[in-house]
Formats: sequence, structure tokens, C-alpha cells
Amino acid sequence: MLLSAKDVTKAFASADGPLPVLRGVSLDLAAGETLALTGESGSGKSTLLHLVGGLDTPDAGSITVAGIDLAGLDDGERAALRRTTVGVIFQQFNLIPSLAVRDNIAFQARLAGQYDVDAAQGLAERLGLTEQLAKYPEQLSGGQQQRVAIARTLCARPKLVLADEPTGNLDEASADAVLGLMLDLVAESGAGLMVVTHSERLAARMGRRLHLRAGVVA
Ligand SMILES: Nc1ncnc2c1ncn2[C@@H]1O[C@H](COP(=O)(O)OP(=O)(O)OP(=O)(O)O)[C@@H](O)[C@H]1O
Repeated sequence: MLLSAKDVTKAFASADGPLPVLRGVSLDLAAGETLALTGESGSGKSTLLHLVGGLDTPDAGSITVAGIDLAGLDDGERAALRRTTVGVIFQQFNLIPSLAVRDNIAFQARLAGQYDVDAAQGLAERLGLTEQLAKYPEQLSGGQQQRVAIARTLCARPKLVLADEPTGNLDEASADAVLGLMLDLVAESGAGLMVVTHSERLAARMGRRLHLRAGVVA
């Protein structure tokens, strides 16, 4: 199994005491599978995505990615896992302002030792970014920045792609096209894909769906 999460719990501190956000979530994802993570605002979707990506640690339960138990990793090892194995596409894009689009796209692939100039150009072309390659992130629209973030992650060829509302800044037609492209690209690379989305239309195009309600699988 590419991803296996078992009985994951997570609470955050709040003024009223610990706020339980995930209350025993389990899920499996095989290589090549695509999963939509849905649920109303505050149900714990981004929290689960962050735990699977090793950006935060669960209070209890286990998460295994590509055979590696995340609990056994320190911060540096979790960061290394994100360079080589898990690609995260964030809601806020996290592009590097001082790098041109071309170098933002190449950044993670270079760190992962996966950079291939033709593959990077092909991705940029398929995502409609060819004209933007010499520009800087601040010169792009929100939708263009979102597509750069997607290209940057996919260019590194991760085994598991995690995306938090990756088409949230796009109009409906562009969102459909970009999701279709993400599905094509992960199918070509054999990666697993987990996408947080509020869109019923997009969720319906994924292979499976996991619906969270108040921190448990509904
Ligand atoms: N770092 C944090 N510290 C404290 N509380 C947090 C933190 N991260 C998330 N929360 C809380 O955990 C709950 C779940 O948040 P999360 O972002 O996982 O929900 P979500 O389902 O992704 O929501 P949305 O669809 O609005 O993005 C919310 O009540 C949020 O306020």
C-alpha cells in the first residue's frame, strides 16, 4: 500500500481546552489510485493532508507512506520524504518569489534529483504556462500561480501527490481542465493522488472519496 493511515487522532490547543479535530481516521491508498477528501469546512481535511505529508504529527495512530512509518522520522527525515516521495500542493501555493516561474517549476525536481528540462517544458506547456516561464510569481494571476505550484510538484515525480484545493482559484472550465491534467499526469507516473476539494463535480472524477464529518470518516 502506498499510503496507510490507522486510527489517526489530532487535537489542537484552544482557549477552551484541546479541540479534537481528527478522532480516529483510517484510510488506505494504493499506487495509481485517486481519492477525493471531502467534508464541510472545519471537518479536518487539511489537517489530515498535513499529517499524511509529514508537515505535522498525529497525537495517536500511525501513518505509513511508501513503506515508511512517519512516526519513526525526525523533522529532517520528514522534509527529505517530501523532497523525494510525497509532493504537496498547498492552498497558498508557496512559490518562491525570487525565482522565475521556470526555476520555481524546476526547484523541487532538482532537490529530488529528478529534473529533466524536456519534462519540465512539457508540463509547462500542458498547464498553459509557456508564456509565463520567465516571469516572477508576483506577475502572475492567482490561477497561473496555482498552475505553477501544480507543475512544480509534478515535475519532481513524487510517488504520492497531496493537493489542498488545487483548483480553488480557477474558474469552472479551467478547474476541470487542470484536474483532468493532474489525473492524466499521475496516471502516467503511477503516483497516488489525494485531493481536498469542496467541489462535488471534481470529487466525482476521482476514483474514490473519503468524506469527513467532524473528524471521523462519514
Ligand atoms: N494549527 C492549528 N492550530 C489550532 N487549530 C487548528 C490548526 N489547524 C487547524 N485547526 C482547527 O482544526 C479544525 C479543522 O481545520 P482544517 O483546516 O483541517 O479543516 P478543513 O476541513 O480543511 O476546512 P476548510 O474546508 O475550511 O479548509 C478547524 O476548527 C481549525 O480551526
